[in-house]
Amino acid sequence: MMLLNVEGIETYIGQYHILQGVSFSVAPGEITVLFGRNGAGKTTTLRSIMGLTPISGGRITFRGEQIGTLPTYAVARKGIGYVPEDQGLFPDLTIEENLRLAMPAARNEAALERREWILELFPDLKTFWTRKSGHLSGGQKQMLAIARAYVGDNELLLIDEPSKGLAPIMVEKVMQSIEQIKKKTTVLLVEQNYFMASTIGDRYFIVDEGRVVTGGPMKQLKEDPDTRKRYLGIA
Ligand SMILES: Nc1ncnc2c1ncn2[C@@H]1O[C@H](COP(=O)(O)OP(=O)(O)OP(=O)(O)O)[C@@H](O)[C@H]1O
Repeated sequence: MMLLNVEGIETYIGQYHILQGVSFSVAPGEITVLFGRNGAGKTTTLRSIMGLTPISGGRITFRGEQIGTLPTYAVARKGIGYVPEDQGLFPDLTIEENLRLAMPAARNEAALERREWILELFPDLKTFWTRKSGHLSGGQKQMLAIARAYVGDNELLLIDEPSKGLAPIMVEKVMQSIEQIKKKTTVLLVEQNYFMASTIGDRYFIVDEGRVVTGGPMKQLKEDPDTRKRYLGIA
Protein backbone atom coordinates (compact mmCIF):
# COMPACT_ATOMS: atom_id res chain seq x y z
CA MET A 1 0.00 0.00 0.00
CA MET A 2 1.16 3.53 -0.73
CA LEU A 3 1.87 5.76 2.27
CA LEU A 4 0.64 8.93 0.57
CA ASN A 5 -1.71 9.29 -2.38
CA VAL A 6 -2.25 12.63 -4.06
CA GLU A 7 -5.10 12.34 -6.52
CA GLY A 8 -5.90 15.13 -8.94
CA ILE A 9 -5.51 18.00 -6.50
CA GLU A 10 -6.52 21.50 -7.54
CA THR A 11 -5.17 24.50 -5.69
CA TYR A 12 -5.91 28.17 -6.18
CA ILE A 13 -3.83 30.98 -4.78
CA GLY A 14 -6.10 34.00 -4.94
CA GLN A 15 -7.53 33.98 -8.44
CA TYR A 16 -4.70 31.86 -9.87
CA HIS A 17 -5.31 28.21 -10.62
CA ILE A 18 -1.84 26.97 -9.57
CA LEU A 19 -2.30 23.18 -9.30
CA GLN A 20 -4.46 21.77 -12.05
CA GLY A 21 -4.78 18.12 -11.18
CA VAL A 22 -1.57 16.97 -9.49
CA SER A 23 -1.42 13.18 -8.97
CA PHE A 24 1.35 10.98 -7.59
CA SER A 25 2.00 8.61 -4.75
CA VAL A 26 4.74 7.92 -2.22
CA ALA A 27 5.71 4.36 -1.29
CA PRO A 28 6.77 3.66 2.30
CA GLY A 29 10.50 3.44 2.91
CA GLU A 30 11.41 5.28 -0.29
CA ILE A 31 12.71 8.69 -1.27
CA THR A 32 10.34 10.16 -3.82
CA VAL A 33 11.57 13.27 -5.63
CA LEU A 34 9.44 15.98 -7.22
CA PHE A 35 11.34 17.70 -10.01
CA GLY A 36 10.26 20.60 -12.18
CA ARG A 37 11.23 24.03 -13.36
CA ASN A 38 10.96 27.17 -11.24
CA GLY A 39 7.34 28.00 -10.69
CA ALA A 40 6.09 24.59 -11.83
CA GLY A 41 4.11 24.07 -8.61
CA LYS A 42 6.36 21.89 -6.44
CA THR A 43 6.27 24.07 -3.35
CA THR A 44 2.53 24.57 -3.72
CA THR A 45 2.14 20.78 -3.86
CA LEU A 46 3.91 20.35 -0.51
CA ARG A 47 1.96 23.25 0.97
CA SER A 48 -1.28 21.70 -0.25
CA ILE A 49 -0.45 18.38 1.41
CA MET A 50 0.18 20.27 4.66
CA GLY A 51 -3.07 22.21 4.33
CA LEU A 52 -1.21 25.53 4.13
CA THR A 53 -2.75 26.28 0.74
CA PRO A 54 -6.03 24.36 0.95
CA ILE A 55 -7.05 22.25 -2.03
CA SER A 56 -10.31 22.94 -3.78
CA GLY A 57 -10.51 19.62 -5.60
CA GLY A 58 -9.05 16.14 -5.60
CA ARG A 59 -8.07 13.91 -2.70
CA ILE A 60 -5.08 13.38 -0.45
CA THR A 61 -4.84 10.19 1.58
CA PHE A 62 -2.18 9.30 4.14
CA ARG A 63 -2.08 5.69 5.36
CA GLY A 64 -5.43 5.27 3.66
CA GLU A 65 -7.00 8.12 5.58
CA GLN A 66 -8.35 11.29 3.95
CA ILE A 67 -6.30 14.28 5.05
CA GLY A 68 -7.02 16.74 2.22
CA THR A 69 -9.58 18.71 4.17
CA LEU A 70 -7.73 18.83 7.49
CA PRO A 71 -6.16 21.99 8.91
CA THR A 72 -2.36 22.08 9.06
CA TYR A 73 -1.99 21.19 12.75
CA ALA A 74 -4.12 18.08 12.22
CA VAL A 75 -2.07 17.00 9.17
CA ALA A 76 1.10 17.43 11.23
CA ARG A 77 -0.42 15.40 14.04
CA LYS A 78 -1.06 12.51 11.65
CA GLY A 79 2.71 12.15 11.32
CA ILE A 80 3.80 14.36 8.44
CA GLY A 81 6.78 16.64 9.07
CA TYR A 82 7.46 19.64 6.84
CA VAL A 83 10.80 21.32 6.14
CA PRO A 84 9.90 24.49 4.21
CA GLU A 85 12.27 26.18 1.79
CA ASP A 86 13.02 28.97 4.28
CA GLN A 87 13.38 26.34 7.03
CA GLY A 88 10.96 28.08 9.40
CA LEU A 89 13.26 27.92 12.43
CA PHE A 90 12.87 30.13 15.49
CA PRO A 91 15.97 32.33 15.05
CA ASP A 92 16.09 33.54 18.66
CA LEU A 93 15.92 30.03 20.06
CA THR A 94 18.92 27.75 20.41
CA ILE A 95 19.35 24.46 18.58
CA GLU A 96 18.33 22.65 21.75
CA GLU A 97 15.18 24.76 22.11
CA ASN A 98 14.16 24.41 18.46
CA LEU A 99 14.40 20.64 18.79
CA ARG A 100 12.69 20.53 22.18
CA LEU A 101 9.62 22.31 20.81
CA ALA A 102 9.25 19.71 18.07
CA MET A 103 9.55 16.66 20.31
CA PRO A 104 6.53 14.74 21.56
CA ALA A 105 5.28 16.06 24.90
CA ALA A 106 6.07 12.75 26.56
CA ARG A 107 9.83 12.58 26.22
CA ASN A 108 10.04 8.85 26.54
CA GLU A 109 12.93 6.58 25.75
CA ALA A 110 11.97 6.29 22.07
CA ALA A 111 11.82 10.06 21.60
CA LEU A 112 15.24 10.54 23.21
CA GLU A 113 16.71 7.76 21.12
CA ARG A 114 15.36 9.41 18.01
CA ARG A 115 17.01 12.68 19.02
CA GLU A 116 20.29 10.91 19.73
CA TRP A 117 20.22 9.21 16.34
CA ILE A 118 19.74 12.46 14.41
CA LEU A 119 22.42 14.24 16.46
CA GLU A 120 24.86 11.53 15.50
CA LEU A 121 23.96 12.13 11.88
CA PHE A 122 24.45 15.92 12.32
CA PRO A 123 27.28 16.29 14.87
CA ASP A 124 27.43 20.05 14.17
CA LEU A 125 24.13 20.41 15.97
CA LYS A 126 25.68 19.01 19.12
CA THR A 127 28.71 21.26 18.79
CA PHE A 128 26.53 24.37 18.57
CA TRP A 129 23.82 23.08 20.90
CA THR A 130 23.31 26.37 22.78
CA ARG A 131 23.77 28.70 19.81
CA LYS A 132 20.73 30.62 18.55
CA SER A 133 19.59 29.16 15.25
CA GLY A 134 19.63 32.62 13.64
CA HIS A 135 23.42 32.61 14.06
CA LEU A 136 24.05 29.29 12.31
CA SER A 137 25.44 28.83 8.80
CA GLY A 138 23.09 27.97 5.95
CA GLY A 139 24.05 24.32 6.05
CA GLN A 140 23.64 24.09 9.81
CA LYS A 141 20.20 25.68 9.57
CA GLN A 142 19.19 23.13 6.99
CA MET A 143 20.41 20.29 9.21
CA LEU A 144 18.52 21.70 12.17
CA ALA A 145 15.34 22.06 10.12
CA ILE A 146 15.55 18.44 8.97
CA ALA A 147 16.40 17.25 12.47
CA ARG A 148 13.45 19.16 13.87
CA ALA A 149 11.03 17.49 11.46
CA TYR A 150 12.59 14.13 12.27
CA VAL A 151 12.39 14.30 16.09
CA GLY A 152 8.67 14.94 15.79
CA ASP A 153 8.30 11.18 15.28
CA ASN A 154 6.90 11.58 11.78
CA GLU A 155 6.31 8.77 9.35
CA LEU A 156 6.75 11.04 6.34
CA LEU A 157 8.99 14.06 5.84
CA LEU A 158 8.31 16.67 3.15
CA ILE A 159 11.57 18.48 2.41
CA ASP A 160 11.55 21.51 0.11
CA GLU A 161 14.75 22.19 -1.79
CA PRO A 162 17.30 21.50 0.94
CA SER A 163 20.20 22.24 -1.44
CA LYS A 164 19.10 25.82 -2.03
CA GLY A 165 21.83 28.36 -1.37
CA LEU A 166 24.32 25.81 -0.04
CA ALA A 167 27.91 25.26 -1.18
CA PRO A 168 28.36 22.05 -3.22
CA ILE A 169 30.17 20.22 -0.42
CA MET A 170 27.32 21.03 1.97
CA VAL A 171 24.73 19.96 -0.61
CA GLU A 172 26.44 16.59 -0.78
CA LYS A 173 26.45 16.28 2.99
CA VAL A 174 22.75 17.12 3.28
CA MET A 175 21.84 14.69 0.49
CA GLN A 176 23.82 11.89 2.13
CA SER A 177 22.03 12.60 5.40
CA ILE A 178 18.65 12.34 3.72
CA GLU A 179 19.73 8.99 2.35
CA GLN A 180 20.45 7.88 5.93
CA ILE A 181 17.13 9.24 7.18
CA LYS A 182 15.38 7.05 4.63
CA LYS A 183 16.30 4.05 6.79
CA LYS A 184 13.98 5.46 9.44
CA THR A 185 11.38 7.60 7.68
CA THR A 186 9.80 7.95 4.24
CA VAL A 187 10.80 11.12 2.38
CA LEU A 188 9.13 13.30 -0.24
CA LEU A 189 11.79 15.65 -1.57
CA VAL A 190 11.45 18.70 -3.82
CA GLU A 191 14.74 19.42 -5.60
CA GLN A 192 16.10 21.55 -8.40
CA ASN A 193 19.45 19.82 -8.15
CA TYR A 194 18.84 16.86 -10.45
CA PHE A 195 22.32 15.40 -10.11
CA MET A 196 22.22 15.23 -6.34
CA ALA A 197 18.62 14.16 -5.95
CA SER A 198 18.83 11.50 -8.64
CA THR A 199 21.60 9.74 -6.75
CA ILE A 200 19.50 9.29 -3.61
CA GLY A 201 15.94 9.15 -4.99
CA ASP A 202 14.10 5.89 -5.63
CA ARG A 203 11.22 7.32 -7.60
CA TYR A 204 10.51 10.61 -9.33
CA PHE A 205 7.67 12.71 -10.60
CA ILE A 206 7.95 15.80 -12.76
CA VAL A 207 5.66 18.74 -12.12
CA ASP A 208 5.10 21.10 -15.02
CA GLU A 209 2.60 23.95 -15.25
CA GLY A 210 0.61 22.71 -12.30
CA ARG A 211 0.40 19.06 -13.33
CA VAL A 212 2.42 15.90 -12.89
CA VAL A 213 3.47 15.12 -16.45
CA THR A 214 5.50 11.97 -15.90
CA GLY A 215 7.07 9.77 -13.25
CA GLY A 216 8.51 6.38 -12.49
CA PRO A 217 11.56 4.68 -11.01
CA MET A 218 14.55 7.08 -10.83
CA LYS A 219 16.52 4.65 -12.96
CA GLN A 220 14.16 5.42 -15.82
CA LEU A 221 14.84 9.17 -15.68
CA LYS A 222 18.57 8.54 -15.51
CA GLU A 223 18.30 6.75 -18.84
CA ASP A 224 16.03 9.32 -20.46
CA PRO A 225 17.88 12.48 -21.48
CA ASP A 226 14.94 13.57 -23.67
CA THR A 227 12.58 13.86 -20.71
CA ARG A 228 15.25 15.64 -18.66
CA LYS A 229 15.87 18.11 -21.44
CA ARG A 230 12.23 18.73 -22.12
CA TYR A 231 11.08 19.37 -18.54
CA LEU A 232 14.23 20.15 -16.58
CA GLY A 233 16.34 21.84 -19.21
CA ILE A 234 19.31 19.53 -18.60
CA ALA A 235 20.84 16.82 -20.76
N1 LIG B 1 1.24 33.86 -3.20
C1 LIG B 1 1.20 33.69 -4.52
N2 LIG B 1 0.48 34.52 -5.31
C2 LIG B 1 0.44 34.34 -6.63
N3 LIG B 1 1.06 33.37 -7.29
C3 LIG B 1 1.79 32.52 -6.56
C4 LIG B 1 1.90 32.61 -5.14
N4 LIG B 1 2.69 31.61 -4.71
C5 LIG B 1 3.06 30.93 -5.80
N5 LIG B 1 2.52 31.47 -6.91
C6 LIG B 1 2.71 30.98 -8.28
O1 LIG B 1 2.43 29.60 -8.32
C7 LIG B 1 3.26 28.94 -9.23
C8 LIG B 1 3.88 27.74 -8.55
O2 LIG B 1 4.74 28.16 -7.52
P1 LIG B 1 5.58 27.13 -6.66
O3 LIG B 1 6.33 27.92 -5.64
O4 LIG B 1 4.72 26.04 -6.20
O5 LIG B 1 6.60 26.57 -7.73
P2 LIG B 1 7.85 25.67 -7.53
O6 LIG B 1 7.76 24.61 -8.54
O7 LIG B 1 7.99 25.25 -6.12
O8 LIG B 1 9.02 26.62 -7.90
P3 LIG B 1 10.17 27.20 -6.97
O9 LIG B 1 11.23 26.18 -7.01
O10 LIG B 1 10.53 28.47 -7.66
O11 LIG B 1 9.59 27.41 -5.60
C9 LIG B 1 4.27 29.97 -9.73
O12 LIG B 1 3.88 30.39 -11.00
C10 LIG B 1 4.15 31.08 -8.72
O13 LIG B 1 4.41 32.32 -9.34
